[in-house]
Amino acid sequence: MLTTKSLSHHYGNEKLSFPDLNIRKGEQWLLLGESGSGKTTLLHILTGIKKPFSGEVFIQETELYKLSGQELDQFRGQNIGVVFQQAHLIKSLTVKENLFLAQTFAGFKNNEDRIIEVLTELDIIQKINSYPASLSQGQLQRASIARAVLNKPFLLFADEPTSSLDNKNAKTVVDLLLKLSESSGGTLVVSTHDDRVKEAFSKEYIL
Ligand SMILES: Nc1ncnc2c1ncn2[C@@H]1O[C@H](COP(=O)(O)OP(=O)(O)OP(=O)(O)O)[C@@H](O)[C@H]1O
Repeated sequence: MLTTKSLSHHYGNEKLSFPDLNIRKGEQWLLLGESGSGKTTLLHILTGIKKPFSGEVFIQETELYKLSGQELDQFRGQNIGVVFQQAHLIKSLTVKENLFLAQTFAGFKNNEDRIIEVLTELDIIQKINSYPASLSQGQLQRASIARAVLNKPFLLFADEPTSSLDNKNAKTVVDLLLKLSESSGGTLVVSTHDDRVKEAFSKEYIL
């Protein structure tokens, strides 16, 4: 359901080539590689954020970079969830307003019940009307996960989701990502060099 063909990207003279990927529905993968090997670049290519220099990305029957800009934005909003290394919430909006925005960007109507459901599941419902600056690091990470899973994407990506977390929060976040992707029958791809994460996954893609 997620396949790539001959992907490459380059920054100036530095060329990155990526082995082909073939990820099936419901699988949970780790994306491993040393610092600078291209994990973030690949994740950005797979999530529609960065057009590769060459090669193709297919998600089910859709060839991602054949979509127009607007189609791609909507496809991403509806089908792909991304948890970034640092939570990219808009500072001037509350948690709830940030989540409304994620629904709007995806072309969905605002659905407060769904927001309450997700924040309750992630145990940050008490922060629904708070601004990002008043959340702890762990709570911010969970708010960022809430935004990523809000629209029930069938593909969930996380880029170094545990790098700024202590052991307890790192385990909570990994367990949550696995549980959320399992419960929706979706597919999970996590980029990391964090040893605490590795044992929870059986499939690895090494750059
Ligand atoms: N915007 C950019 N401009 C120039 N070079 C870049 C840019 N982004 C990444 N690179 C280079 O591309 C290579 C891959 O970077 P990338 O961030 O994808 O690696 P990574 O495996 O995610 O690294 P890390 O684990 O340290 O986050 C690195 O050598 C990096 O310096």
